Amino acid sequence: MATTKQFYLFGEDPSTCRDIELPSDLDQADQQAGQEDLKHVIAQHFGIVERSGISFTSNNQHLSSVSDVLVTSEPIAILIDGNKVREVPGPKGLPYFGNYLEVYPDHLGNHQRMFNTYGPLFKTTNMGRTVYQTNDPALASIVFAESEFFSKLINQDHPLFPIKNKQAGVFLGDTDTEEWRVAHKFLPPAFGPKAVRHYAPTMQLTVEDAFKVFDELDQRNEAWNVYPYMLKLGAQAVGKLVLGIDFRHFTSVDAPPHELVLLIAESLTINKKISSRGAWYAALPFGDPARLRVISKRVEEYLEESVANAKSGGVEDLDLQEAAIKAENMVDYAVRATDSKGNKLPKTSLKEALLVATGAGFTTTSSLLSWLIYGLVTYPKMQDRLLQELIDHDFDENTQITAEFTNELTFLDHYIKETQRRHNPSFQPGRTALRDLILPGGYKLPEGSVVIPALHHIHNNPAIWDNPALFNPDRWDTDAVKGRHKAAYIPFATGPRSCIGFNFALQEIKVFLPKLVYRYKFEREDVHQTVEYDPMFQLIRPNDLYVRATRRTEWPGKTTKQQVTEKEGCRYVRGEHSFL
Ligand code: HEM
Repeated sequence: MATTKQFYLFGEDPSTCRDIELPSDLDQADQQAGQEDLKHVIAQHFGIVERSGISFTSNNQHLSSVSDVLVTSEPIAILIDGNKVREVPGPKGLPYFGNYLEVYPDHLGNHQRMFNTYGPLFKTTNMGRTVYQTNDPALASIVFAESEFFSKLINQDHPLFPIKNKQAGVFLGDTDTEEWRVAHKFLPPAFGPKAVRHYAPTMQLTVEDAFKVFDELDQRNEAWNVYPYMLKLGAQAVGKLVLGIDFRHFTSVDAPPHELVLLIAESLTINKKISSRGAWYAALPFGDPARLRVISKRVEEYLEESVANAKSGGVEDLDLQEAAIKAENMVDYAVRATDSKGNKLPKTSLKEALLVATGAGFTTTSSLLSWLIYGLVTYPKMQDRLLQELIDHDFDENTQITAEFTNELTFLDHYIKETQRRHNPSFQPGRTALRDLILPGGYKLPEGSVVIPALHHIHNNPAIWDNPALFNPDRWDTDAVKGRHKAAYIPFATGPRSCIGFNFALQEIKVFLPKLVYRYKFEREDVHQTVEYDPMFQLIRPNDLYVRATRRTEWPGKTTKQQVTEKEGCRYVRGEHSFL
């Protein structure tokens, strides 16, 4: 016969206890299985995400077995990880503004101070918009998992709310939609490692085409602002390979970014502003919200044009995998790719999804390229080590870069990883609680709460990373880093809604950076000037980083056997080698 017991969350008043019917065969099963079943029932009732953290107490007595629970007639308190449940902490804030003035403008620095004060999960409200931030990889994994507890559901509190677009399916749409399922079936094959490999020659031509502009700036002895040029470079590649459009960004030193690029960048700036100010601002019939609507319309027109004019590698329909490796670009892919039932990506989704992939593609890669150049001119020896690795792999200006070649470049890989750890462009992917729930640590979250795994703060969490402020690519060779939590480094997020373009991004960078480093020596124009990130942009990008890129006329020789031996010796002495 089923028994009913009263349970409540430890930390709440016992009067909140609920009658819960327990399965009749609980104590007949073996202890372990009975415990599991009991915790399962309780977790379901109270929305407890990790049932392994549940334990029970009544009248100050720990109830260690199912039989203890069954014989208790008093209300039973549920502990989470041995503790009380609790509200998520956070700064109190001012009326109306909430925590806005404590968060902005330096949201990275201020959020770090809040992690120091409140621990791994805290809550802020900015002008009526409440979000929760975490720097804990274990919580981030839960939040990103797309489960009964969390999903990408872009509600009013979500950072992407002002540019939410259901039709896009990916990035700007909720997970639980037909649009996401369709886009997510068709797009990923075009971004898989094999598919992306066949774009390497176009990526190489793109950066080589930009040389004439950087050469001219060198001849003029001029320093240049890195982000605007990297925006043009990143967008040039994505324009060609995603939309099949040549943005003509390197026809001259002053060639302006294509209007589509400017519109997308502007929409991200406006979005950050609107989302940091809350729902009242988004509802204004004039100003930024009105401008956002004008931008969307104009962008739509461009997209229609690009689909109509897409360069095609052929006319026949192809299955998804074949289309991915034969297509000239992603518009061509999306028009021809056909699933096993003969379905294609619907026209409405096609335009929006490709537009979003374009925006997601160039805004991120241009910021990352800028930070990679920042690293060259800021962190000692990086440029020399990258160049030396190229020389040691027989790289020269005629090398055709392939994925096989870049796979051999270990230092390049570690340099990129360390740059994404310290300066990742994306920082605030949000997921929404689908029900009232309790997280590990006993944190209570109401349904609809938007939790942001704060990528920058996870990547710089001193509990995970040894000396996180130190830029050290060699840490990627250590056992400590190899054995870290799987969500301790997630520059592209993780889970079903993570980045589908990461192969594309990494390959592009592994083509661009060697080409640039081999041809130019980069130097900071003013070593004393502080470079700041732009706090009012949807991504982390550097403002006012000016560099001189001087064409190289000499290169170092290959590392000799003796130098290799000496280097290995030093690594033994420093204790970096895995034998020690
Ligand atoms: C450094 C480069 C990049 C970084 C750091 C990055 C990062 C991310 C992150 C963190 C997400 C999750 C967003 C969220 O949860 O709200 C994401 C999603 C996405 N990214 Fe990237 N990304 C990069 C490059 C690219 C490129 C090159 C493309 C395409 C050309 C791309 C296309 C996408 C798309 C379509 C999604 C949405 C996937 C979905 O909604 O299911 N990304 N990216």
